[in-house]
Amino acid sequence: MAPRPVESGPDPVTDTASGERPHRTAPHDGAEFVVVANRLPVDKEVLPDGTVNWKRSPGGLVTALEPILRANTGAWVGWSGIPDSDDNPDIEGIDIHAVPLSAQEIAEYYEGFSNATLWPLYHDVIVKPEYHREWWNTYVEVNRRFAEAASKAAGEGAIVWVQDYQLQLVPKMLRMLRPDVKIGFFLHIPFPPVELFMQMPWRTEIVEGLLGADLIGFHLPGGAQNFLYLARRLAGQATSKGTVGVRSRFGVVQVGFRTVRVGAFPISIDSGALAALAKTKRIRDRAAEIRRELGNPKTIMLGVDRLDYTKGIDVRLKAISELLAEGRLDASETVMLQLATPSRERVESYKQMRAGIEQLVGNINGNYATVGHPVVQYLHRPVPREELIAFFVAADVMLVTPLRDGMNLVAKEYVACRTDLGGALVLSEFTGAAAELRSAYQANPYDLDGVKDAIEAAVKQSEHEGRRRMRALRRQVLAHDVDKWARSFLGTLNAESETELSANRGVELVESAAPVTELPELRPATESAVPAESHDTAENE
Ligand SMILES: Nc1ncnc2c1ncn2[C@@H]1O[C@H](COP(=O)(O)OP(=O)(O)O)[C@@H](O)[C@H]1O
Ligand SMILES: O=P(O)(O)OC[C@H]1O[C@H](O[C@H]2O[C@H](CO)[C@@H](O)[C@H](O)[C@H]2O)[C@H](O)[C@@H](O)[C@@H]1O
Repeated sequence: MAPRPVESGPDPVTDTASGERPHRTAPHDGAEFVVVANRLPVDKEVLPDGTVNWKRSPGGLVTALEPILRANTGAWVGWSGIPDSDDNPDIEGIDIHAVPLSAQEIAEYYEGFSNATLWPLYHDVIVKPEYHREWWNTYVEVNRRFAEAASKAAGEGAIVWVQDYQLQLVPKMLRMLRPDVKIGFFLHIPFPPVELFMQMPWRTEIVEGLLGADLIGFHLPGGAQNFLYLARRLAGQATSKGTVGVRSRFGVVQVGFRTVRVGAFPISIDSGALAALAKTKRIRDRAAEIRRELGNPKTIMLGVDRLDYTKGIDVRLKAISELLAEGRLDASETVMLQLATPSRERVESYKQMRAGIEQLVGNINGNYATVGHPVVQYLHRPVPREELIAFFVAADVMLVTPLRDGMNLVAKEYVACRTDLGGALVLSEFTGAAAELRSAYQANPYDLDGVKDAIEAAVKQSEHEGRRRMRALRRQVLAHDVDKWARSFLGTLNAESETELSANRGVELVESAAPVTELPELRPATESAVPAESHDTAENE
């Protein structure tokens, strides 16, 4: 594909649909707090008989944000998951504003630019990102639509919290439409190393789009550092030079007279509510019943994921297969249960990955199952929330093995549910959660022997060791819940002055050289000052 020429003429990102800059008139009516996310918290489903059903949307973003919005009362701007629908479902405590997308926009903005360009680029190019100018144009157009919907939903001086990689241009667009609102942006996936981000043909527009926010949040300090570097090199802005902490020591980008803060806010779950549910007799009875239904094996291993190539489902299946072959796991005593929510099923790389995983499941069962006793049980569908909690309570070993993951809430959910201090967590080093869940059995997912050792150690741990580890994990997950995440982000967004952010007093800015339009001079990879998102621990506050 030919390189994109340096822009001239109208700015494709900030010019409004009419091509004119908006004029402010009367104060705006609307919500004081607005969440803007690609998805609404519920997905619309039209059944064969024409009746409409709303079901929980997939993924951790909705898991995390739904309780926050219910507790705060506000508006949610998002897409319903199907083409051409502007229905606003009734959800108690949330004022829904659906943004309709056409079938072509879904193909180019959601499946294309969001999930076949940005998603693989930001996840270490596990599959090759595709760069298509038509997808980019549609991404710009749909981001404009979301910005306009957010502008309509927000009351005068509202707080607008824009979510994730699908909407990185919205902060700048919204600022042009509504200079009165306060804008936060949170990225739920990893922010990539500089060397990878530089592949993006529209890298400067994306950095500038994000700089429309007052606060930009990442899960980990490393992502924030990478972004600060790019703001300096690509957008030519002066930035702070100190290291970013966890919920502290925020970075600063000076954009004209505006100060944009940049920070690390590891997301979490409603741990207390989950723990309370997991303790109920209803859930414990169901967990015991699940164990019976699985044939009372000595060890139940569990995987719970969207069916995504980043999640390393193949990694854990290969590890199990080799452990069985080497006699380090006994097929007659072991059941592996893999729950996989269908995801992005029309994207080619997802189709290929699904076929590969189903083949691995078939191979393991072909080699090691006996009649009526499959070793791997695989459910390609979402399961109801309470049933999922019962699975967590029943599982002896939880396998979370992504090749890269922004956070991974499943790991935290498992820990929250183990009020009995039972169970063991095997966790990839390349999840955001690994920075906090230090007492898990951690492994490098690219090192199959390391993964096998971690699984074997988890299966064979003593009760004492298991309780020690689980106690430490639970301390972390219960102390840092989703409410703390939202409060730390929104508190920082609301802090009016540097003095309110005492950790930042005396921040020193590094002036940028002129913005780069060509590839900047990067340090050799071996001594790159800007690594992939670093695994700074959550304890360094
Ligand atoms: N098969 C499933 N059935 C029900 N819920 C699921 C299933 N798979 C994943 N989930 C839920 O979806 C969320 C996934 O969040 P997370 O682990 O952060 O990854 P992602 O957002 O990338 O899918 C969790 O709340 C998890 O419980
Ligand atoms: O909306 P989909 O395309 O069906 O995808 C579901 C969500 O997947 C991603 O979730 C991320 O957010 C989690 C919470 O912060 C985090 O734990 C996880 O590591 C991320 O992968 C995506 O970022 C969301 O936008 C999607 O809605």
